[in-house]
Amino acid sequence: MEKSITTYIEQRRTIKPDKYTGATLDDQVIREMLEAANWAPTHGYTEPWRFVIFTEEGKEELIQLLYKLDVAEHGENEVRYAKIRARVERSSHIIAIGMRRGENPKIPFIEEAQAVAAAVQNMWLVASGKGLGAYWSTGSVGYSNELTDALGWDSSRGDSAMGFLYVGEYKGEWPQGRRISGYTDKVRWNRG
Ligand SMILES: Cc1cc2nc3c(=O)[nH]c(=O)nc-3n(C[C@H](O)[C@H](O)[C@H](O)COP(=O)(O)O)c2cc1C
Repeated sequence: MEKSITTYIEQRRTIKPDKYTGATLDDQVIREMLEAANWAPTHGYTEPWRFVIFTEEGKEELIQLLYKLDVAEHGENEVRYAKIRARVERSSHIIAIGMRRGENPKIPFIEEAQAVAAAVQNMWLVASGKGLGAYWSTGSVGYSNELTDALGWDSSRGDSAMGFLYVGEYKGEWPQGRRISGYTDKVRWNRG
Protein backbone atom coordinates (compact mmCIF):
# COMPACT_ATOMS: atom_id res chain seq x y z
CA MET A 1 0.00 0.00 0.00
CA GLU A 2 1.21 3.54 -0.74
CA LYS A 3 2.36 5.52 2.23
CA SER A 4 0.14 8.43 3.17
CA ILE A 5 1.51 11.93 3.49
CA THR A 6 1.05 11.84 7.27
CA THR A 7 3.19 8.70 7.44
CA TYR A 8 5.95 10.44 5.45
CA ILE A 9 5.73 13.35 7.86
CA GLU A 10 5.82 11.14 10.96
CA GLN A 11 8.72 9.12 9.60
CA ARG A 12 10.90 12.09 8.68
CA ARG A 13 13.89 11.64 10.94
CA THR A 14 17.05 13.30 12.09
CA ILE A 15 19.86 10.86 11.29
CA LYS A 16 23.31 12.23 12.01
CA PRO A 17 26.41 11.76 9.83
CA ASP A 18 28.14 9.31 12.18
CA LYS A 19 25.46 6.83 11.05
CA TYR A 20 26.01 7.35 7.31
CA THR A 21 27.88 4.80 5.20
CA GLY A 22 30.16 7.44 3.69
CA ALA A 23 28.98 6.66 0.14
CA THR A 24 28.43 9.48 -2.36
CA LEU A 25 24.84 9.71 -3.57
CA ASP A 26 23.84 10.55 -7.11
CA ASP A 27 23.33 14.33 -7.48
CA GLN A 28 19.88 13.52 -8.87
CA VAL A 29 18.44 12.84 -5.39
CA ILE A 30 19.74 16.20 -4.21
CA ARG A 31 18.15 17.87 -7.24
CA GLU A 32 14.81 16.27 -6.30
CA MET A 33 15.19 17.65 -2.80
CA LEU A 34 15.98 21.11 -4.16
CA GLU A 35 12.97 20.99 -6.48
CA ALA A 36 10.78 20.17 -3.47
CA ALA A 37 12.39 23.02 -1.53
CA ASN A 38 11.48 25.43 -4.29
CA TRP A 39 7.76 24.64 -3.82
CA ALA A 40 7.71 25.97 -0.27
CA PRO A 41 5.19 28.73 0.36
CA THR A 42 6.24 32.37 0.58
CA HIS A 43 4.54 35.65 1.32
CA GLY A 44 4.80 37.74 -1.83
CA TYR A 45 6.73 35.21 -3.95
CA THR A 46 9.99 36.31 -2.39
CA GLU A 47 11.32 32.72 -2.58
CA PRO A 48 14.10 33.60 -0.14
CA TRP A 49 15.75 30.17 0.19
CA ARG A 50 19.28 29.87 -1.13
CA PHE A 51 21.52 26.83 -0.99
CA VAL A 52 25.16 26.01 -1.56
CA ILE A 53 25.83 22.31 -2.06
CA PHE A 54 29.17 20.95 -0.88
CA THR A 55 30.15 17.54 -2.24
CA GLU A 56 33.20 15.70 -3.59
CA GLU A 57 36.26 17.99 -3.33
CA GLY A 58 34.01 20.84 -2.16
CA LYS A 59 33.74 19.09 1.20
CA GLU A 60 37.37 19.95 1.98
CA GLU A 61 36.60 23.64 1.50
CA LEU A 62 33.67 23.32 3.87
CA ILE A 63 35.81 21.60 6.52
CA GLN A 64 38.31 24.46 6.37
CA LEU A 65 35.54 27.08 6.55
CA LEU A 66 33.78 25.41 9.49
CA TYR A 67 37.04 25.00 11.36
CA LYS A 68 38.03 28.62 10.77
CA LEU A 69 34.71 29.76 12.27
CA ASP A 70 35.12 27.28 15.13
CA VAL A 71 38.63 28.51 15.95
CA ALA A 72 37.35 32.09 16.11
CA GLU A 73 34.94 30.98 18.83
CA HIS A 74 36.76 28.19 20.68
CA GLY A 75 40.42 28.52 19.67
CA GLU A 76 42.53 25.77 18.10
CA ASN A 77 41.27 22.35 19.18
CA GLU A 78 42.20 19.09 17.48
CA VAL A 79 39.25 17.17 18.86
CA ARG A 80 36.80 19.74 17.50
CA TYR A 81 38.63 19.71 14.17
CA ALA A 82 38.37 15.91 13.95
CA LYS A 83 34.63 16.07 14.71
CA ILE A 84 34.00 18.67 12.02
CA ARG A 85 36.05 16.66 9.52
CA ALA A 86 34.30 13.38 10.31
CA ARG A 87 30.82 14.92 10.08
CA VAL A 88 31.53 16.39 6.67
CA GLU A 89 33.46 13.39 5.32
CA ARG A 90 30.75 10.86 6.28
CA SER A 91 28.13 12.96 4.50
CA SER A 92 27.52 12.70 0.79
CA HIS A 93 26.26 16.23 0.23
CA ILE A 94 26.05 19.08 2.71
CA ILE A 95 23.48 21.71 1.86
CA ALA A 96 24.29 25.12 3.31
CA ILE A 97 21.00 26.89 3.95
CA GLY A 98 20.53 30.60 3.43
CA MET A 99 17.84 33.23 3.58
CA ARG A 100 18.20 36.01 1.03
CA ARG A 101 16.18 39.07 1.96
CA GLY A 102 13.80 40.23 -0.77
CA GLU A 103 13.38 43.86 -1.85
CA ASN A 104 9.86 44.20 -0.42
CA PRO A 105 10.23 45.88 3.02
CA LYS A 106 6.67 44.86 3.91
CA ILE A 107 7.75 41.23 4.27
CA PRO A 108 9.27 40.86 7.74
CA PHE A 109 12.41 38.86 8.44
CA ILE A 110 10.44 36.23 10.33
CA GLU A 111 8.33 35.40 7.30
CA GLU A 112 11.38 34.93 5.14
CA ALA A 113 12.91 32.70 7.81
CA GLN A 114 9.68 30.69 8.04
CA ALA A 115 9.65 30.22 4.29
CA VAL A 116 13.21 28.89 4.38
CA ALA A 117 12.26 26.47 7.17
CA ALA A 118 9.34 25.24 5.06
CA ALA A 119 11.75 24.70 2.16
CA VAL A 120 14.10 22.72 4.41
CA GLN A 121 11.22 20.59 5.65
CA ASN A 122 10.27 19.81 2.03
CA MET A 123 13.85 18.69 1.28
CA TRP A 124 14.02 16.69 4.45
CA LEU A 125 10.75 14.88 3.70
CA VAL A 126 12.09 13.85 0.29
CA ALA A 127 15.34 12.62 1.84
CA SER A 128 13.62 10.61 4.58
CA GLY A 129 11.10 9.30 2.04
CA LYS A 130 14.03 7.85 0.10
CA GLY A 131 15.51 6.30 3.25
CA LEU A 132 18.43 8.74 3.34
CA GLY A 133 20.00 10.19 6.42
CA ALA A 134 19.45 13.91 6.89
CA TYR A 135 20.31 16.25 9.74
CA TRP A 136 19.69 19.99 10.10
CA SER A 137 22.48 21.50 12.15
CA THR A 138 22.58 25.13 13.16
CA GLY A 139 25.01 25.01 16.08
CA SER A 140 26.66 28.18 17.35
CA VAL A 141 27.80 29.60 14.00
CA GLY A 142 24.78 28.58 11.91
CA TYR A 143 23.28 32.07 11.66
CA SER A 144 26.46 34.12 11.98
CA ASN A 145 27.33 37.03 9.72
CA GLU A 146 30.71 35.41 9.11
CA LEU A 147 29.12 32.23 7.77
CA THR A 148 26.49 34.18 5.81
CA ASP A 149 29.13 36.25 4.02
CA ALA A 150 31.52 33.33 3.51
CA LEU A 151 28.75 31.47 1.69
CA GLY A 152 28.28 34.37 -0.72
CA TRP A 153 25.23 36.03 0.81
CA ASP A 154 25.26 39.53 2.32
CA SER A 155 24.65 39.94 6.03
CA SER A 156 24.74 43.76 5.67
CA ARG A 157 21.46 43.66 3.72
CA GLY A 158 19.78 41.24 6.14
CA ASP A 159 20.61 37.90 4.50
CA SER A 160 21.30 35.09 6.91
CA ALA A 161 22.78 31.63 6.82
CA MET A 162 20.51 29.11 8.55
CA GLY A 163 22.77 26.16 9.16
CA PHE A 164 23.36 23.05 7.14
CA LEU A 165 21.41 20.01 6.03
CA TYR A 166 23.81 17.05 6.11
CA VAL A 167 22.71 14.25 3.78
CA GLY A 168 24.09 10.75 3.41
CA GLU A 169 23.39 7.14 2.65
CA TYR A 170 21.94 5.25 5.61
CA LYS A 171 21.65 1.47 5.86
CA GLY A 172 20.58 1.03 9.49
CA GLU A 173 17.19 0.40 10.95
CA TRP A 174 14.86 3.37 10.58
CA PRO A 175 14.85 5.22 13.92
CA GLN A 176 11.74 5.65 16.03
CA GLY A 177 10.66 9.25 16.45
CA ARG A 178 9.95 10.79 19.83
CA ARG A 179 7.83 13.70 20.96
CA ILE A 180 7.62 14.97 24.51
CA SER A 181 3.88 15.44 24.28
CA GLY A 182 1.07 14.89 21.83
CA TYR A 183 -0.50 17.70 19.83
CA THR A 184 -3.48 17.85 22.19
CA ASP A 185 -1.22 19.45 24.82
CA LYS A 186 -0.40 22.28 22.40
CA VAL A 187 -3.79 23.05 20.95
CA ARG A 188 -6.91 24.82 22.12
CA TRP A 189 -10.12 24.59 20.11
CA ASN A 190 -12.60 27.40 20.14
CA ARG A 191 -16.04 26.74 18.76
CA GLY A 192 -17.57 29.89 20.21
C1 LIG B 1 16.02 24.67 12.94
C2 LIG B 1 16.62 23.40 13.48
C3 LIG B 1 17.94 23.39 13.89
C4 LIG B 1 18.52 22.25 14.41
N1 LIG B 1 19.81 22.29 14.84
C5 LIG B 1 20.34 21.21 15.45
C6 LIG B 1 21.66 21.26 15.96
O1 LIG B 1 22.37 22.27 15.82
N2 LIG B 1 22.13 20.16 16.60
C7 LIG B 1 21.37 19.03 16.75
O2 LIG B 1 21.84 18.07 17.35
N3 LIG B 1 20.13 18.93 16.21
C8 LIG B 1 19.59 19.99 15.58
N4 LIG B 1 18.34 19.91 15.04
C9 LIG B 1 17.65 18.60 14.96
C10 LIG B 1 16.74 18.36 16.10
O3 LIG B 1 17.50 18.05 17.22
C11 LIG B 1 15.80 17.19 15.72
O4 LIG B 1 14.99 17.61 14.67
C12 LIG B 1 14.97 16.75 16.90
O5 LIG B 1 15.79 16.01 17.76
C13 LIG B 1 13.78 15.90 16.53
O6 LIG B 1 14.16 14.71 15.85
P1 LIG B 1 13.47 14.33 14.48
O7 LIG B 1 13.94 15.36 13.47
O8 LIG B 1 13.96 12.93 14.14
O9 LIG B 1 11.98 14.36 14.66
C14 LIG B 1 17.75 21.05 14.50
C15 LIG B 1 16.41 21.06 14.06
C16 LIG B 1 15.85 22.21 13.57
C17 LIG B 1 14.42 22.19 13.11
